[in-house]
Amino acid sequence: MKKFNYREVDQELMVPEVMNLVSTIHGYKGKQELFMKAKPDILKSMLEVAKVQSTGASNRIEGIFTTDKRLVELVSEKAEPLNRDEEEIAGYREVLNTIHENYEHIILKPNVILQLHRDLYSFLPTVDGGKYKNQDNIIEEVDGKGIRHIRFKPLSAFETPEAIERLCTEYQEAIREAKIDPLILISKFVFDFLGIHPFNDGNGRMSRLLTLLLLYQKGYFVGKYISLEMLIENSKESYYRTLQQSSEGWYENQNNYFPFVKYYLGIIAKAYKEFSHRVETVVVDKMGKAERVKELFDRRIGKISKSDIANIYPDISVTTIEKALSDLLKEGYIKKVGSGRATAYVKNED
Ligand SMILES: Nc1ncnc2c1ncn2[C@@H]1O[C@H](COP(=O)(O)OP(=O)(O)OP(=O)(O)O)[C@@H](O)[C@H]1O
Repeated sequence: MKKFNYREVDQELMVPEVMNLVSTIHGYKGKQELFMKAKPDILKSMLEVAKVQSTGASNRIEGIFTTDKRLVELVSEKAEPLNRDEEEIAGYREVLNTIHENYEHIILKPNVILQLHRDLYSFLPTVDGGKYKNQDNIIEEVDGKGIRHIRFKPLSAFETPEAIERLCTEYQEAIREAKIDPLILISKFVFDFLGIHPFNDGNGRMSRLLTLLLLYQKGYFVGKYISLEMLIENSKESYYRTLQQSSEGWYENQNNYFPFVKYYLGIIAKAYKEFSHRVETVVVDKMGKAERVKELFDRRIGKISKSDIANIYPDISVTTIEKALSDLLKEGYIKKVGSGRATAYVKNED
């Protein structure tokens, strides 16, 4: 029987490549508060753009298309869907909005997953959303010549309801135990969800929507402002390759989560990097001069001299920089290194 073991450490994941990504993302999460203090109008526009990009990308990955103009209109609810693809797109928008607005109140359990799937198909009268698959399915790839190849054979329809139940319980218990980092648990959950492939249709999109839900629930909000789905679309080859690598031996509980977990964490880290890049200048503009000097020590590794600061911030006078440095020294936030012309300062990590 397929097992979901989320409460024991997977040795293949306890490696520097994964640990470094986890700690990079933790670092960004610590700064997230600062990012989110950026001008509300800028964050609002990033959120609107990310919603359009996420909806467009997640559907395009599955071969569902519309024009850029129609996509914007559908996401902003200024147009009604006109065909099947647009109905699928409108459904994605609905679930994405539900997750953005209600993530705190949504409990990960089978009924909730079914409800979200029902909403994904709320614009398609002919599709029975909100029901598990009624026949076994396969994940296929169509090559350049139109020939179909099997990527993966998911769990049978018969085993699906019970497997989803166990997967949700195991994830929740592991989160409660707090022994294993949620970022790892989330990546594993998404992977196993895809292995089960619980629906006749909509599995890929549901996996990406659940990714956002679980990340928001653990305080990782980057997906609201930078589209994770678009980063996945832009690295589709690695996405499919790592899914393939991690799925070998999945039935026999012998699969190696490492390729997919590393890929997924890489996407989250990349999104945070982009987020920090985009809001950094905005945040810095809003801060007082002394705060900007202090923030430099959070952002830069190594020593910083008075003239470095003056070069970075030509609008701050030398007297103000000296005053800020002396206050930071008094607080113990920074330390002085060197003397005379070589005097510089480093963040006090003690
Ligand atoms: N080897 C694999 N192992 C597990 N999952 C995979 C593998 N290869 C691809 N996938 C996942 O399966 C999804 C596509 O599955 P499928 O073609 O069955 O689409 P679907 O269920 O119709 O979902 P949607 O309607 O959202 O496309 C991909 O988006 C990817 O997330």
